[in-house]
Amino acid sequence: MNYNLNELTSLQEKQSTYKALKRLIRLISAERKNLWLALVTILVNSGLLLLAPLLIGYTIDTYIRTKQFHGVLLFAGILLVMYLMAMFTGYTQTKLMGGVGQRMLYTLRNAIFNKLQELPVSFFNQNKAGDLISRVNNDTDKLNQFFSQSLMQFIGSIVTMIGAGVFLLSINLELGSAALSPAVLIVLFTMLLSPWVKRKNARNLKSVGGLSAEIQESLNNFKVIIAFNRRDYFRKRFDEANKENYKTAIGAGVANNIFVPVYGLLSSVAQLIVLLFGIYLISIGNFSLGLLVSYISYTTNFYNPLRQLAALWTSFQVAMASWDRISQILLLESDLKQTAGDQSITSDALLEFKNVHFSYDDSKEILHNINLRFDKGKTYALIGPTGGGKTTTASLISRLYDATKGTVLLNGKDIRSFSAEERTQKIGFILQEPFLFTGTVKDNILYGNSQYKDVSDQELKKIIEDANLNALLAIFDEGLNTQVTSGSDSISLGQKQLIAFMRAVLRNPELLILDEATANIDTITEQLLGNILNKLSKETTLVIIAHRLNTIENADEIYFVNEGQVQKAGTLNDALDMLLKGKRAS
Ligand SMILES: Nc1ncnc2c1ncn2[C@@H]1O[C@H](COP(=O)(O)OP(=O)(O)OP(=O)(O)O)[C@@H](O)[C@H]1O
Repeated sequence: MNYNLNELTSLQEKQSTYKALKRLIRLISAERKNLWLALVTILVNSGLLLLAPLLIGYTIDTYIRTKQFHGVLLFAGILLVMYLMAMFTGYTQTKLMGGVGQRMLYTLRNAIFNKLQELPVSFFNQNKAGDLISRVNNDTDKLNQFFSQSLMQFIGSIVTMIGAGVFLLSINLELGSAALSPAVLIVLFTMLLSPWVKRKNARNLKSVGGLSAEIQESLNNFKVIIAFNRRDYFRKRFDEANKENYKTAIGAGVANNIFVPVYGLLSSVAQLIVLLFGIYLISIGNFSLGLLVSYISYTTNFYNPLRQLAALWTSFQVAMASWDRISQILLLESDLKQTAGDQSITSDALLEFKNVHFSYDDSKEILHNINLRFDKGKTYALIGPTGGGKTTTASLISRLYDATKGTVLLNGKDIRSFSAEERTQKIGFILQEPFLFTGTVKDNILYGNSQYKDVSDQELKKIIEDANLNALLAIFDEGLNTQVTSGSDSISLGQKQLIAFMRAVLRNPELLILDEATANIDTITEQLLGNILNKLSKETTLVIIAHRLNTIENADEIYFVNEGQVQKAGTLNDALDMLLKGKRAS
């Protein structure tokens, strides 16, 4: 399945804003109460601002022209109260929407992170971590900015604009139509340019993702960069990503800023039309001075929000481009869900491959029509040249991937019919490069082990003793409390493998896969691991992947994995022969 988000971007680019908006509204439905409250405050705010020009016009025509100054003072007071109320409603709206934005940011980040946890390994193979981080951090924040700062302003501006438009048309239809005519041009201009602006912003967000992927890659690999003195190479790559980001940011900036001056120009043209036409109407006795003042104010009330809308429209376009990038993750479905699987096939083995084919990306088949079986309590070895397909076979055993064709059976049933909890309880996997979390050795060996979730240090020591893991724990200076830092070199690779080993053994799985699990461990400790494995429950099946043949001396059966084939190798000597015969992966 194609999980490459950047390829999906181009496929989904044409998805309509309407559909995206519908999904976004569904997301914020939990905030309905606050949104309604904010809407009411913004409507009151707009209403107050709309009423003001009418009162000013009325004051001029009724009190100023007749020199009744007490009336002028009274209306000035009323206007002051109205402006204060407008300030209060404006503030309340900002506060409410700030909260909505932050809560949405929180919910969205959680939703994306949870979705990332559900997605299969192939998703992470096809996407760079830096780009994903940028989607979780940067894109969600763009959406938050729109919600907390722009949405209600957006609605307020539209309401003020519509209100001003209604006043303009209802007071004098001819003058009103003349005042609104430049707005038609603005609407046309916006409709024509919006898709282009959204595209420019999407490109910019993509390049921000690319930049953070680049930074992440070089920070992760700084040791190799220094060891090979390839700083210049990474500097060049970073420079290219940075340049791309700069270019797309300039492009997005140009696109985003094109609306404001055009709107400004057309708004000034509208004022001029009102002034000239209004004076003409006054000169022929069809209009009053007070009304003209109100009119000019309403024209400002119509075009100012329109100008604001131009800026807000940009923020909306950026938010929609971000939302597209976020939705791409949220809409993805794992292709490794629990399903009924193929119920027509059964098996009496602990684990069996029946006519299994597998390829990572449809281009090259890595495993070709594989049939193999692992029985309860036996030890199996997978050997073969580098790149032969051993880890891939193990990945299919633990369902990190599904077979492209054929069936993998666990406990006699299609492996796809097990829940992830059941499956991981039954199958333990020690990876070539074990991953540890920041915390103590105890945190790491109990990771994902619901059986010993609330166990005390004392109880855990006893459990470790019973599992014969004491000697391994003794290798760590501070035992269970030794600090481990994820991704750092505070402990050696061999020590990491020991922790992963203890983690896997304590889960007491029915099938334990060791993928080069002793490659970085000294011979004495390796013997210790061998003894621990021998003392594992007689029910436990072991699958050992190893390059060092001495580690598989005690295997009941040896499989030779190469060039898409898995063959029984017979004895250790036969296996050695197969390796020496130069059966290398092409
Ligand atoms: N995530 C992946 N995407 C695409 N191809 C992959 C992926 N992982 C492995 N391969 C390819 O699959 C083939 C088998 O790789 P695999 O890791 O299974 O070999 P291996 O026998 O375990 O090698 P080693 O002894 O080096 O660990 C190789 O050609 C490799 O390039």
